[in-house]
Amino acid sequence: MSGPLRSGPSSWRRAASVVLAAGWGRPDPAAPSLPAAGFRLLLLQRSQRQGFLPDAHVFPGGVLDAADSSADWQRLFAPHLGPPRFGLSSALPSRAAFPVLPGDRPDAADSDPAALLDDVALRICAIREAFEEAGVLLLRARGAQPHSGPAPEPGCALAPPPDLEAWRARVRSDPRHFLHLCAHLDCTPDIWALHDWSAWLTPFTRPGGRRFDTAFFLCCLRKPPTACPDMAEMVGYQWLSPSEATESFLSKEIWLAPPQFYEIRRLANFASLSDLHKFCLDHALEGRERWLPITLLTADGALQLLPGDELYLEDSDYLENSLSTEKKIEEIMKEGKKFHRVVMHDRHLYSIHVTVPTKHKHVYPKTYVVAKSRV
Ligand SMILES: C[C@H](CCC(=O)SCCNC(=O)CCNC(=O)[C@H](O)C(C)(C)COP(=O)(O)O)[C@H]1CC[C@H]2[C@@H]3[C@H](O)C[C@@H]4C[C@H](O)CC[C@]4(C)[C@H]3C[C@H](O)[C@]12C
Ligand SMILES: Nc1ncnc2c1ncn2[C@@H]1O[C@H](COP(=O)(O)O)[C@@H](OP(=O)(O)O)[C@H]1O
Ligand SMILES: [Mg+2]
Repeated sequence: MSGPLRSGPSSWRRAASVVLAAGWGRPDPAAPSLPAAGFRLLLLQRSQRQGFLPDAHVFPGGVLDAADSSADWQRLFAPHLGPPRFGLSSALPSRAAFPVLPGDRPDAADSDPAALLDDVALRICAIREAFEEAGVLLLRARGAQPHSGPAPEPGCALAPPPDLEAWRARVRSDPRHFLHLCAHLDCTPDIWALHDWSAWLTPFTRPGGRRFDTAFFLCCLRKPPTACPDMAEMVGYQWLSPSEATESFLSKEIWLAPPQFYEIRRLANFASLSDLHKFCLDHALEGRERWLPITLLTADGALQLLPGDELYLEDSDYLENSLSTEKKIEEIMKEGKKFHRVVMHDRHLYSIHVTVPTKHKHVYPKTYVVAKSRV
């Protein structure tokens, strides 16, 4: 296996995504007032014209804008909820985690005392992007009874305003208009409905490649809101259960990048929306782990190694480098036991191998190996 070569540091874009899980299917006839048992996930199709991951299906999300941490939001959250956490659960004890990014900076609020904490601003970013890309409004009426901590039940998105397209154009041209839209609707972003879920760093692929430091939140909704892709960045959408999304990927109807595939397989652990929501509430104080996948290029494909895997190296050289070997995937898999990896046989054939115990009370996907006939 060959090791790292030196290359310059990447510049990282901070971003946020929201995995929307909506109740789906017929409610139980014995208890029709209860929400449907199953759930589907909103996947948006990126335009072919996107510079990064063209045509991929992703969760709504995008890059953090200065407007997302503006102190102006404080007036909208007042008088019930105020800084620093606006009723979000208390801050997590900070964990020494690999890797530290060259661009890692203190919370925006440390340098500008009026700016919102990252925990709040990243949620506003994900909610704004869900509006820009899918027309989904994850908002809460300002007059609603304030609750401290995460939403106790899955909620509903707000019905789109009649002039949705005009507002969307304004917000897309200047993210500061999202605050104006919320004020106009007398709502705040529903930051309490977004649960910490995970965080992914773009693995190194080539020097100068685009890199994201993305927080993933999970939001459970009682029913699917009307989605309306912007037809610019996003040209389509689908609501798919984890098993449907996996099948669509394997049958080449959609393409998923490795983090989205991993998250979809992770969500396949949950049998119902209420199990998933309960898990989010119980997991609330554990926070997000940020992972840097390390790519190991093989003679016949590639592996993405994740923390805990026996080949994973907590070495900052792998921020800017991949590993490579002349061996084939099968040989490498036979040599090891302690796995936390996504194996990529080709563009539409990934498998996941997990034999390590989970950390921080999160759940990992079960090992998922595609039948040999599909290889
Ligand atoms: C596609 C792989 C390239 C690198 C990635 O893993 S992309 C990961 C994307 N995710 C992130 O960056 C972090 C999470 N953030 C998000 O997802 C954000 O929401 C967002 C989408 C970034 C926000 O964007 P925006 O809204 O615009 O702000 C490739 C790496 C390895 C490749 C495989 C390997 O080379 C072996 C085979 C070679 C063969 O020639 C082709 C098939 C391969 C399996 C090949 C396939 C892919 O190219 C890779 C998996
Ligand atoms: N009509 C369009 N077609 C394709 N990409 C578009 C687009 N309008 C905007 N984009 C791109 O979508 C990205 C915005 O993503 P987000 O707000 O989700 O982070 C930007 O990419 P760049 O990062 O290359 O600027 C932007 O250029
Ligand atoms: Mg986006």
